[in-house]
Amino acid sequence: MHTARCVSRTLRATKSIIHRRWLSAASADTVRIVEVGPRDGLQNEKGIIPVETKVELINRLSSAGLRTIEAGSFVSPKWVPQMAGTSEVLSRIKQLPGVHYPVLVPNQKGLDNLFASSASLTDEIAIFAAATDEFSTANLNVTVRESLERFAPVARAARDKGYRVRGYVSVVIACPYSGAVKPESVRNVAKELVEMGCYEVSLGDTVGMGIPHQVSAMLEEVQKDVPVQRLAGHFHDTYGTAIANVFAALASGVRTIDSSVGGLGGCPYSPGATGNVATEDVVYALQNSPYKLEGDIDLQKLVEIGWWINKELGRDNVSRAGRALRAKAKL
Ligand SMILES: CC(C)(COP(=O)([O-])OP(=O)([O-])OC[C@H]1O[C@@H](n2cnc3c(N)ncnc32)[C@H](O)[C@@H]1OP(=O)([O-])[O-])[C@@H](O)C(=O)NCCC(=O)NCCSC(=O)C[C@@](C)(O)CC(=O)[O-]
Repeated sequence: MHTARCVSRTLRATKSIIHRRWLSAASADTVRIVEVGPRDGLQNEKGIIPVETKVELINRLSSAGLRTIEAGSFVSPKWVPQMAGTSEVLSRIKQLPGVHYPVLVPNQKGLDNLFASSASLTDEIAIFAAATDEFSTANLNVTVRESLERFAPVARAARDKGYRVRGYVSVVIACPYSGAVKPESVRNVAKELVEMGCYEVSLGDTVGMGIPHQVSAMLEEVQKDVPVQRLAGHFHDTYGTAIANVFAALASGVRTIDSSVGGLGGCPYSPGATGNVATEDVVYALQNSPYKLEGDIDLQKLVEIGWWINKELGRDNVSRAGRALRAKAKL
């Protein structure tokens, strides 16, 4: 009797350990997607995109199950005209519970504008630095050091009001103005962003020139100062290596990937750069893999959104999965 109780207790304890291990393994392999299409994807478009289109894009993306959707930027409209009207976008989207709608903020003025207009309509801002002075000057009109000095009080003020703050480092592999980028430079900027209170730092291959082994080497260096759980991968697809780079980042332990529906995008300050890795391609590649996608993402809906928004913008849909799945559906 006593032995049976002991065996049963041991079995229960073993099951519980296995369950806990399984849970922690499951969450360790859960991949979060940050949809950047409505911001990174649209900021480079030449024509003016109506607010209604931006609102519909964001609403469709949230209804497809995405939980973090960048909604726009509070930057100078003279620098990036497409992001004017972000305040109106925030006030008109259907805010779903549990979905974050971060916005980019480059300076105190941007934060003041956010607070003055739609402060309660988002709980997250993103500040964005670069690994080279050349890119930083083109993008923000200040050096890297000056940009970090400018971001520190912005991050503090946002956090004091309860906002989550995310950081970006651009040109983590190559800079369109100064060429190859040293991983140490990326590491230093990422470290400072974390010290400012960024809960996560997204590392951007802005030019889309990176190849997997460079991504792995860069991540190895950055991890000397920043735990991998606080890093995200942001890959443009200029040379067709973005999805390979996503998997290199996953193999290094990164579990947050930025992507853009329909492969929208480019960068106004990175001549020739194409869009981000397409969200459909990332979701397709991760479904039925050992990784688990956060939330309940509907790939078919994403494919339809990719086709819809590219048609609205008069662009070709560059998502490979989007094209293939649509062709298959038409058979
Ligand atoms: C930072 C500035 C403003 C400096 O630009 P500046 O010209 O040095 O600014 P300033 O402080 O001298 O002000 C000039 C004018 O802009 C106004 N101004 C000043 N700030 C703001 C503001 N926040 N919102 C609205 N207006 C603003 C300010 O009031 C003034 O107006 P004026 O007196 O001439 O009428 C400018 O460089 C800028 O807006 N840059 C943003 C560029 C940008 O959005 N780039 C794309 C996002 S980054 C990216 O895409 C990369 C990423 C994140 O995706 C990752 C990756 O792929 O690498």
